[in-house]
Amino acid sequence: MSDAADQPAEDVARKVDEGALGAFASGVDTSVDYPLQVEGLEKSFGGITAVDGATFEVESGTLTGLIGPNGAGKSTTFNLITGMLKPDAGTVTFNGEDITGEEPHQIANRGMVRTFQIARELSEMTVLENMMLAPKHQRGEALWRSVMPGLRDDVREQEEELLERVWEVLDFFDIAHIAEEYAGNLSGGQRKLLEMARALLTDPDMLLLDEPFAGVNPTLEKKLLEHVHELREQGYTFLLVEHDMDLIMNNCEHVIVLHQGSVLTEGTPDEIRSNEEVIKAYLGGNV
Ligand SMILES: Nc1ncnc2c1ncn2[C@@H]1O[C@H](COP(=O)(O)OP(=O)(O)OP(=O)(O)O)[C@@H](O)[C@H]1O
Repeated sequence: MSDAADQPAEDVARKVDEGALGAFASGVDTSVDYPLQVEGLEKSFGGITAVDGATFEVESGTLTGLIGPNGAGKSTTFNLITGMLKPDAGTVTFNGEDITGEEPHQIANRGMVRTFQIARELSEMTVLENMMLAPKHQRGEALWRSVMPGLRDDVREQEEELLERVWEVLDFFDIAHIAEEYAGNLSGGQRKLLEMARALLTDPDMLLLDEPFAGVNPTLEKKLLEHVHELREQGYTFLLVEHDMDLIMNNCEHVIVLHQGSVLTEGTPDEIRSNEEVIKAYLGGNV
């Protein structure tokens, strides 16, 4: 179980500098205590209210779980946070700035990304090619760098840096040895590793993971979790939607429970496990 939340911010920041991912991890911004703040978020589809005043914060450097029964509004909340959907009301604040209604690429540029399933057309490309395509919107990238003729060296330098980083991330996720493999030939777990590797290439501070362990065998699940914990120790912040309750309870230091589109309660796994309201919301399911 994590203890990062209890550490002073300087300690977390120091870990970032010493991180296994070297220079590229040094971009993690650990200066904000609560990088993600969601306030009164609302979204309806016709007559169905999917998100109904959801309000919560995610603490820096934590692995926070977002749980709730089927239809509670978890996916819609993720979509509202990451700009895939526009809210009817409410605000999303990231690193102290209002990002409500911004486009997904703008939000990714700010350092918040979600993992995506590898699209079918990308299955016909190799792992390496998938990685090279990933960071379409590099943070800090200035357009003039790529269009001014006198600055071609800069572009080449950027490409070299990208390739170096690609190998660094592939190494980190132990998938460098399958760099030339077609993504379509990967196992479910290897695909999940690639999805996370692609997300990490965009140099985020915060990752939103939607069911990252679905269809992953126990060995790779363990490996994937180790990577997540390692990154969290380096200062990355995670918000995780996952149906496997044991996995949430054993790995998250903070759990937020959504029910009928709003936050029913939140707390440590132990607090959530013994909460009567949560048990009721799950209609007697095992929590
Ligand atoms: N595009 C849409 N059009 C109409 N209704 C939608 C749409 N997206 C979500 N809903 C409805 O909004 C509610 C919340 O759905 P959402 O997928 O966000 O819940 P969830 O907690 O992620 O569910 P699950 O755990 O089953 O994935 C559900 O009643 C769902 O049917």
